[in-house]
Amino acid sequence: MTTARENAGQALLKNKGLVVFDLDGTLLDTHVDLVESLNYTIAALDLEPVTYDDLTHLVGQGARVMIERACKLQGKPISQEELPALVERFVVHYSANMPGHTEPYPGLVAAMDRLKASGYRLAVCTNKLEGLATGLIEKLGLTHYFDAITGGDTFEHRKPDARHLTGTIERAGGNVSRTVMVGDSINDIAVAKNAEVPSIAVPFGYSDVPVSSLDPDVLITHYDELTVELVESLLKGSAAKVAV
Ligand SMILES: O=C(O)COP(=O)(O)O
Ligand SMILES: [Mg+2]
Repeated sequence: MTTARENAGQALLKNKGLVVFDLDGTLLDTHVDLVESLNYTIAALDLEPVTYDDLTHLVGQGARVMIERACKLQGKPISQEELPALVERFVVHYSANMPGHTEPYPGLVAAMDRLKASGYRLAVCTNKLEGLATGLIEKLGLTHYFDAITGGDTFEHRKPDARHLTGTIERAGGNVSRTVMVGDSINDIAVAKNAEVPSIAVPFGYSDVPVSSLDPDVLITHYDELTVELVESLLKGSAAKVAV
């Protein structure tokens, strides 16, 4: 028989806090598949392929904006009426190829294992379409790690609007005052600031500016640095501010 006190202790251990991850460029290295599907999409308009370097300027606001920006970049801005068919072309191609070359960044799975083992919940807050995010995470066998996965089309508002992050926290059964956000680009650091949540930046994703210039609370260069101690120190407000 467990006592009420032990039960309360168990419950606390299972919900010590929440770590929310961005997806593209943070959890998963998706660049090969994003570039392939984007180039397949714009080839329908006879546009030249974009490069990986271009991608850092194109991603961040979901497929619709990515396609719009790519067309503009390749010299053929498109109208709002033309967009839905192109988004559909992208989604069909990307879905059919999942998981493609996409894989978790080095050390991520071990970091998620240690956070979960010490009672943290995990969630995903991405501007990718929710269906693509859940499908991709499922194909990689990672769904069981997350208490919530929300996309750019889940709510009426998306990153950097605080409501995307606070909605994700609510779905994951977390608490804004016990949440840390991990991301690779301006939307992630901005959404964390807007929701008043500490942020951790990673430099290996798709930012068109150095992530340190976005003023995250902490910058890590490898998931080996994402320790329980780091998350706890951020939640206590005692992590050393990153030197910019
Ligand atoms: O797909 C995008 O444009 C952005 O996705 P992210 O929010 O996971 O970085
Ligand atoms: Mg990202």
